[in-house]
This record gives sequence, structure tokens and C-alpha cells, in this order.
Amino acid sequence: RDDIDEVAEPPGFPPPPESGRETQQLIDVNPPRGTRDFPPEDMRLRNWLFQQFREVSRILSFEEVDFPVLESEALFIRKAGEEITQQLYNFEDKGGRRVVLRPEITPSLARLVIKQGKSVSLPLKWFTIGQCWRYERMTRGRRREHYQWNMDMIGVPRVRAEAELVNAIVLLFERLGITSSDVGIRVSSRKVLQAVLQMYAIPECLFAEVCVIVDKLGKITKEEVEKELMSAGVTSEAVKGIVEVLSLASLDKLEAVLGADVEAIADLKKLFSLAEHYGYSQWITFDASVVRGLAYYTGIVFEAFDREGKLRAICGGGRYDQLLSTFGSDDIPACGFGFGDAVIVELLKEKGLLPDLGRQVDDIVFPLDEELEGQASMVASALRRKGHSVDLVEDKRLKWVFKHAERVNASRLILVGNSEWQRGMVRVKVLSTREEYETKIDELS
Ligand SMILES: CC(=O)Nc1cnc2ccccc2c1
Repeated sequence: RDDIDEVAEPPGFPPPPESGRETQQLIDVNPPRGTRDFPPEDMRLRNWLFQQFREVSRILSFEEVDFPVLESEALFIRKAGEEITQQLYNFEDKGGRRVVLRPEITPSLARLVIKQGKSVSLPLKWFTIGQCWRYERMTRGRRREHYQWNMDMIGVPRVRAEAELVNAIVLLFERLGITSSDVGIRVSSRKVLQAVLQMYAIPECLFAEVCVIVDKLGKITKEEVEKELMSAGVTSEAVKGIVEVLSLASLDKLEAVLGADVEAIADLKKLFSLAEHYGYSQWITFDASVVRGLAYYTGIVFEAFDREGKLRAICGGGRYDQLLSTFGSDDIPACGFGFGDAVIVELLKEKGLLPDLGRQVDDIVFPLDEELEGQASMVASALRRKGHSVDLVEDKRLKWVFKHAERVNASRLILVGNSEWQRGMVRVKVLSTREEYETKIDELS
């Protein structure tokens, strides 16, 4: 058939049979479905982004922690119908243990808090940047892994914790050049939904499941959300009440419906007044429809969004005061957020804010004759001991070396030549000023 492109034999593979080596079919050089490689240019961008995450964490005086990517499956078995627990990258290991590639970080962090129990003094302010996984049928072609920056405050029952976390998020955006006209942070509290369910005498045990369903508003149709709520056991009048309250556009309107004594109102008012003092009021906005999709949130929840509405949530988080008791421990109040590595990069591209990250090398050392390769190694090694990044180049024409120096943005070109070496010297070209001079080898700094 002429519609099948002739697959050109890739050059060099497989070696022709007469070469005597067995013929090896070229392996699939792509990484597993839904995963990414990070070649140097992509890795520079990732390192730059993670450096911003780390800097903000340091500025907020959070301590770095880390956990295994591999966790017990039991840590993530939840009954609230979350997408994240329906897509666990789970398997049985060779010891017959049910394990997962973690889909999120918070449960691991809660596990460590419990494990460290009495030996740590509260509050804890921990952060980590870690890869998270999901096993999604590739029908949707979405990624199966991403990196998430997490910041969590453990042992702070009051809204100060949420205010500190929002401070971190705003600082990150500001450092990246993103403004409050590009991005907003929607804030609400799950205690709003809790109050509504109480009004309609909906059993507490349905709370997490209702939150997970309500979080789908805006992603699936309102009718579908109502259908799911009904099948979860929420009465149709309660569904109406939920939809009505969640569409309220202001705290005052919410207060009018729920009454001033509802904790949610007091919490949110406190957060908005703290925001004034932090100086980030223009970033946050009350939005009763924010519930987030994780089962364990119990109080204030928030998510950053692009005001053009083109992208999915940039980051999100909230208070989870009862997560530890689901692991059998005494509860410790906590709140945190997750900030993925994908949407933020899309936003930076949209806003033309991606940094231009080229390579940077201090010195290129190049022997002008091949019998000087030993001398060139001596020069390179001496400079490296001084902490210079040195690119030792050989078997190239001088023309190529100059082009290479441009490409890697080298500061200096150190040429090791016969006549100079006889006089204990090397030739130095400063590439920015075109300045050129000879210097004694042991005076090279
Ligand atoms: C935009 C994107 O890559 N999202 C993403 C990718 N991988 C994940 C893996 C686990 C949990 C959430 C995930 C979310």
C-alpha cells in the first residue's frame, strides 16, 4: 500500500549483519506513557522554578522535608470518590505489599508528623518539592506525573496559618513577575457547606463526599452535579440550598443567609483583615463556590486562578484539621497547599515571562597542539580547584572553539600554546571585552 511511509532505517542502527554483532532492534527511546524527560534546557527551567519555590519557602522560614515517592496504598484509601484516589498508581510489590506511587504529598507529611509525635514542638512549618503520580487511562493523554511544591503549617488552629500560606503564594507570583491583574486567589471555607448541610439535616458522614462532588461545579454541568448529589443521598431541597449558597458573591450576602455566628464567616473576615496587613488584599477574593476536590479539607480552602480563565487552577490548598485522626492519631490542626509544575509554566508562557536561561561556563581551556593535552589538563584542573567551571576542549579547530565559547556563554578562553608554555605562560582571551593577555600559569585566577 502506498500510504505506508517507508520507515527509513535509522542511521547506524541496527548494525549491518555482516558486522558480526547481533542485530538489535532499536529500543523505544521515549519515556513511559505520561512521563517526561528533562533534557538540559528543560532542566534549567525546572531548576529555576524550583529555586523560586525554595527561596519563598526560606523567606517564610519553612524547613525542607522529603518522603519516599513509594508509599503504602493504605495512606490513600479514601471513600469520598475523589479523582485522585480513583487513579492511584498502585501495585503489589515482590513482598506482596500493596504500594502506590504517591498521588499527593499531604498524607505522607501527616504520617511523618504522627511518627515524630512528641519529639517535635509545634508549630511545624515544612515544605517539599516532590514528584506525584496518577494512573490515568491514556484516553485523555494527560500526564501521569508532575512535580508539586507543598507548604504545610502544622499545629496552628487559627487563620494566621492560612494567611501565611497565602503570603507565600503571593510572594512566589511576585517573584515570577505575575501580578494581581494576571492572577487571583479565590478563598472560601468548607464550613459554609457544612452549615448548609446542617440546615438540611444532611448527615455529617456525607460531608467529604458532597465537597468532592460540589468541586466539580464548573467542570461538569450543574445538572450532573445535582444528579451526583442526589445519588449520594442529598435531598433535592438541600441540593437547591447548596447551589444557592455557593453562588453567593459576597461575605455579607453569605452572612445574611447563614447568620453571623457561623464560624466560616468569622474565619473569612479574619483572613481578609489579615490580608490588609500583609498587603496582599488585591490578590484574594471571596468565592463561595470554592471547595477544592480533596476529601480531607475541613475549613478555609483557596486556589489561585488566571483571571483570563484559560487555565486550570495554578495551585490550591486549605485547612485539614482532621486528617491525622483518619490515621488513628490524635488530631493536630494543619493547613497547606500544593503548587504543580505544569500550569504555572503555561501561565508564564502566556504572559511572556519565561526566563531566558542559557548555559554559563567560566573558562574554556584549549590546547593549540595535541601534545599539549597534558598541560591543558593541568590548567583546567588548577582552575577547577579554584571553583571555576571549566570546559576542557580538544580535537576541535580553533574556529569551532570560538563558536562554542559563544554558545556556552564562556567568560574566558584559555589557550595553551607551545611558545607560551615554553615561557611558563598561557594566553587568555576575555570574551566580553575582547581583551587578550598572557599570564603565568600559577597566576591564573
Ligand atoms: C497539568 C498536570 O500535569 N497535572 C497533573 C499531572 N500529573 C499528576 C499526577 C498526580 C496527581 C496530579 C497530577 C496532575
